Amino acid sequence: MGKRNDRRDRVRAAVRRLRSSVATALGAAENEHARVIAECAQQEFALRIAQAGTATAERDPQEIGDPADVAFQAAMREALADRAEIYAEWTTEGPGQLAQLMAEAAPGSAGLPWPEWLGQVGARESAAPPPELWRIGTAVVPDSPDRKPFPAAVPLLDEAHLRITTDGNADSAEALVQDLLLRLLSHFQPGAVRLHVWDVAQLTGTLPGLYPLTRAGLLTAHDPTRLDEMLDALSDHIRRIHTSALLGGHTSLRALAEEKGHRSEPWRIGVLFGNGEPLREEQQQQLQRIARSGPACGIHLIVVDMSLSVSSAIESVRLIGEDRARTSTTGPEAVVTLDESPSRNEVTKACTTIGEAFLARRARVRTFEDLVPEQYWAHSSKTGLQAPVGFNEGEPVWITLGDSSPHTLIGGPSGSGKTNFLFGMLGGLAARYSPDELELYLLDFKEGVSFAQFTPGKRDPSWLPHAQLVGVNVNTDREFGLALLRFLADEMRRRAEAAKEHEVTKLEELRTENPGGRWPRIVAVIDEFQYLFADRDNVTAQATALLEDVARRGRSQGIHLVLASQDVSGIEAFWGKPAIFEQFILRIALPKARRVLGEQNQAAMELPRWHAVVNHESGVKHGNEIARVPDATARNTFDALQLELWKQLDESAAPPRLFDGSNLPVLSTLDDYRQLSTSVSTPKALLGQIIDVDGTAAAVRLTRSPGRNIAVIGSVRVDAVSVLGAAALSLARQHRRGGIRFTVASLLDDVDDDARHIVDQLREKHEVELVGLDDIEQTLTEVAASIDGRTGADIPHCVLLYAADAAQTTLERKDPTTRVSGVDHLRKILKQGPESRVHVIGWWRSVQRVKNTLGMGPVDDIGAWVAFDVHGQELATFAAGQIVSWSPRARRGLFFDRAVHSRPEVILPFDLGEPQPQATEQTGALEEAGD
Ligand SMILES: Nc1ncnc2c1ncn2[C@@H]1O[C@H](COP(=O)(O)OP(=O)(O)OP(=O)(O)O)[C@@H](O)[C@H]1O
Repeated sequence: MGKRNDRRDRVRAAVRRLRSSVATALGAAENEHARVIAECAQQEFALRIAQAGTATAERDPQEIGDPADVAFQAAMREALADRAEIYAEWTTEGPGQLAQLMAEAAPGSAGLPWPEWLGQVGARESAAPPPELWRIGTAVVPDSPDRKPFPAAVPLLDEAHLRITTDGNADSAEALVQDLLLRLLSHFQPGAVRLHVWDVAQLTGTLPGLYPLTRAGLLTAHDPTRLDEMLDALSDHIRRIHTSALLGGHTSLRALAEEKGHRSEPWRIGVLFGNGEPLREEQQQQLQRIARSGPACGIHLIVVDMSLSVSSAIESVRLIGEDRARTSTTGPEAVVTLDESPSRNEVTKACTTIGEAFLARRARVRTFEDLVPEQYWAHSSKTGLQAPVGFNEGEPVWITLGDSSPHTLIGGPSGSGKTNFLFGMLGGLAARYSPDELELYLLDFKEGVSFAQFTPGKRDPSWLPHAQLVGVNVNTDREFGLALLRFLADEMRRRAEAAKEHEVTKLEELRTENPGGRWPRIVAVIDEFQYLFADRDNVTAQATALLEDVARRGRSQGIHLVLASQDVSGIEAFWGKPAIFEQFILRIALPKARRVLGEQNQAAMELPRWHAVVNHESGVKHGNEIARVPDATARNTFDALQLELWKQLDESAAPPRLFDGSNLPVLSTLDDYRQLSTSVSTPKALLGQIIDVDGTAAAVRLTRSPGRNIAVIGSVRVDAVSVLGAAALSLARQHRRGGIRFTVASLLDDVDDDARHIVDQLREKHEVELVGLDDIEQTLTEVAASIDGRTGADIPHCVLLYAADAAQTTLERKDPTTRVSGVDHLRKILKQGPESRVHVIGWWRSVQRVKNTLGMGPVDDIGAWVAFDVHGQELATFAAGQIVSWSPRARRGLFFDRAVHSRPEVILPFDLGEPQPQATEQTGALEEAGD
């Protein structure tokens, strides 16, 4: 029994255990089931929360589930935690960072609340880069855990257009536009921002607070029926800016302003209020075109309820009611609450102030000082040169010299202010570009010395640092103009070659390739340049050819011509050669200037005094810009600027070379004379100065070969003795003490002083024999005799004959025993002397008299000559038979050296100083070189 009971108990226990296990298993399954169900519910809620958005679920939990439901509560907790984690970085840093960025990107009226600036007139120059952002309101991201507000702004000037769409409530849009425009208008100096407003629905009444700007011309309200007018006006501005300010190759006004430090055009904002209806096809297309090319020209659009879609940047603001908006800058998540607007009264007052300030600014008298920037020499001439030359309604009018407008033609009758205009223009350029960026070559064919001011004078030691060469009183020395053109042509070639070496073609590219090189732009100014083409002669022909070359090819090598004239109509070189004229794209017409502008363009005829038409389009009417030109020649204008600029130079800077046609070059100060030294094997006789850009001396090398004698031909004593003196002094300077012998024959009473003056100086270092008419025959006999016995080791012997022909009769007498005359001796010296280092430098008073001396044979024994008052045709024999076209003129000689010249050239005799007072100084110069 006991056993059975025991077994039963064990069975029961086992069953109990089984039951308990089953119950446990069942309980666990139930629990698991409940857990899964709860989790499912939570996930269901999470899904719904995600679908509705955490913020909505937080706001309206009952829309998603039972707020008391633990699963919902859990799902909500998780969603909030996730959101907090996602936003963590933004929440801690985002709004602060944005506020900081805004302060930088939207300074002053661009970002500050209006009470801080409204009513004040902006002071910023338009040359400074505009603010990147313009504030419109305060944004929040409603879905963020901690809805910290941050400033909302839009880009505009030089950045983007703006498209606003309304919810049907036009008032908010108008307020938004008005507030934005006020920010723009108040930021810059009045005039820097101009408004064009069109409203499809209203004739007046749009933006009423801004209306005071209309009187000042800062706002133009366009009739609802005349949208075309506004679109045309904006298109015209774009076209004009492309053909004027952007001529220099810049892609935008902004790029130009960054490089040049000035902005010649205001920003123009076209504001268009539409009604959601599409525009006419052609209007829409024109609007799109403006939107496309406007920003480069400072033209931006703000369109309200109108479609606008172009590739250029457009920001959008979508108004969503209650002064709230979503914007493309802040993104769809943020809601912007627009800033509160100032009262109408405050807006009107502020706009009145701006308008009046603009009118006052326009009316103020602009002076030369306004042409000059605050900071000197801050600009680069790489892409071109720009400077203001006058003012239009108080705003500067600029000229551009660059690849697209390389050369300038300035016209105006006498007294109309051409010279003054040039001074203003040069002042503006010289102050902007350093001498390493700009070099000036200045030539004045007018009588008078206005350009002499650019060189150091007795009263004013300053000079214009950019000036390399200044030519004044050159109206009879047309060759000087030729020399300048020749120099420019050579420089042009030099630059072209350098460019080629760097495998480029233009100066601008060369400067990029060779940044260390010095490649300034060159501006060559020729006032009254018509003198250059005054006669139908060789000079005119050469000048025309050179001018054509420089005008055509100078543009790419940074060489710019500025030609001014009283009357260009008579200049055949221009009218007969359109290829030249067409290169002068920039035309400046002063009052009553004829033919400088296009035939149909009569603007110059109506110009008031001291005004100019500036035209960058070859004189075509629509290129006219009228400028009032300030006085640049009165005291304390250009002269004061020159002094300031001059002070910037260091001590090593050299003044420009002055060519003054009314003065003769002084031998003792001439570089070519000063640099003569005793180290040369073949000395050269300096005879005068060539008319060239460097002021080179006309020199004849006295080699040991036949014909190396020099004749001075002509009756003018001062000129002849100058040549003889200069030749002797320069030879003396190239020999050691006693290294050359001189025989000086003074054969006319009139030249005694001159000869003695030279002899005194020569005797400082050398052996000199001075003879007169009585001794000449004997002297020549001895010199002729000496030739036979001379060897190569003998020192050179120079025979100076002052008025050789005056001794002709004396010399013609034959020696009764030998039947040889003095003339025979002289001929022998001329023929055989040079090989033995005996050279004759003589003055004959006419061509015939030289021939008398030389006899019937050829004239080869005179290898070089200088003729003064002798007509060209008489000189043919001495110039290898070629026709010499030369009309004698005072103080100018014609120089020909058979050994080097193909045709004669004009020279100026030297100023050797007065015979008595200057003697010591001259001597000093000679001593210094020889010993
Ligand atoms: N913008 C100006 N404002 C005031 N005075 C001026 C202005 N332009 C020129 N003048 C004055 O008018 C006079 C003539 O000017 P300027 O010498 O420049 O004329 P021009 O056309 O070069 O004449 P010309 O060929 O006869 O020399 C000068 O006395 C000059 O000071």
